[in-house]
Amino acid sequence: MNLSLSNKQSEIKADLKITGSKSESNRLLILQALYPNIQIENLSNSDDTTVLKKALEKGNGLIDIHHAGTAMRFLTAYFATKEGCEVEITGSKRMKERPIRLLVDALQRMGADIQYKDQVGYPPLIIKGKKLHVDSVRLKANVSSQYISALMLIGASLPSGLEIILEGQITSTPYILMTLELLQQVGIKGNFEKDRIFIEPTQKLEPVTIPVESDWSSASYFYSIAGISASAEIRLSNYRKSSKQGDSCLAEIYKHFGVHTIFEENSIILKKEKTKRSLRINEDLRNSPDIAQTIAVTCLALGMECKLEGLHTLKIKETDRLQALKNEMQKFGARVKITEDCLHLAPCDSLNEEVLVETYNDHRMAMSFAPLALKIPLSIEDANVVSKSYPDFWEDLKKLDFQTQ
Ligand SMILES: O=C(O)C1=C[C@@H](OP(=O)(O)O)[C@@H](O)[C@H](O)C1
Ligand SMILES: C=C(OP(=O)(O)O)C(=O)O
Repeated sequence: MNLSLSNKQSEIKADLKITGSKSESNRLLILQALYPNIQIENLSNSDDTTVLKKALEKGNGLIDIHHAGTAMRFLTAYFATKEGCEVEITGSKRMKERPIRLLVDALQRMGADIQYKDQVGYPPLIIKGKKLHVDSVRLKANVSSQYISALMLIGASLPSGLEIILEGQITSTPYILMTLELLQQVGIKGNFEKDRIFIEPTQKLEPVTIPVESDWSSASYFYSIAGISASAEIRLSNYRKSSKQGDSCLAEIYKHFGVHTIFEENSIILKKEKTKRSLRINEDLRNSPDIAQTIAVTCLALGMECKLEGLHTLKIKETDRLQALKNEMQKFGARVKITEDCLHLAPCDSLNEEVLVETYNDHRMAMSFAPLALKIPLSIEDANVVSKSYPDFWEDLKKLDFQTQ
């Protein structure tokens, strides 16, 4: 489904409830499968959470997790330790191109029985669950933090817990800290200092209910809308000032675009008033890769120069996001340069009309370009991709007077 989008409003006012964080939800679902005493509130309604939940319920045979990276990585570790189960975990065409070798190598060194069905290093995987006894493992930390979180999530269920030694520069660190905080919140002890993580063995937990905070990556699109509009007041719930999600750095970053965040009870209010904003932005997003597309498109809309660094993981996400961003921003007339880990957008003072934005099966391509409709009507190809993380996205945009057809 292609969607035409426009919005001529100069003032945006709205009050929305955003679905639960998919990162928090997916971690809690794995923990709940290991420790049934955990109750979860405000679970994400994203496709990625739904497939993970269904996979855990199925527990055997062929499991298709479509595009869900965290589900692929977390379930690999989970099933490897699940004695007696036999699964084949597969996914979309793109999932079969997203590397998993570092995690599989680590699990195999811990004694896991995992085989590649087709290409070595990539899904599908055939896993025969068994008891793992090794209590210390090393792995490279600069490719994806999801491998590390996957090991942390199963760590406490192993007889002696798990020590994880990280090699090289650590990427997406806030996601590792999120895993640790959730473990601690459910009652598992662990620590993370420099390059060493340790998770204590825990056989049983006291009953506990964990409320999932709403998704900050999903909130990013409303930060972009506020930043692009002349005036905005957008209330989003349920959010907290002390968030576990690294993407809450949006509140700081969007000050450059004149957007101020007010934390009020369980909500954030994004306020844009006619203020001076920066002419250029320079950010290292090593710790928050999922908001790179949002920030780049906000800059495109505002004619701002933008240099984003620390983007080396973008090439192995739902698509090669660096190339996809370059291709689609160029259609609007932008001058964009990319390297292995960096994107540079030159200031652009007029935008081409009638652009069809391709989405490359990537939810964040669709959602990050949508706010540009405040400047110029555009179309989004295959708009349903948003359901990977935010199924209600287009319905919520209508509440902000976006015309969608
Ligand atoms: O652990 C998680 O929930 C995630 C970690 C990040 O991946 P990488 O660690 O691969 O950068 C992030 O991009 C992804 O959307 C979710
Ligand atoms: C990269 C993402 O997800 P995953 O790696 O879990 O597929 C994302 O949601 O932007």
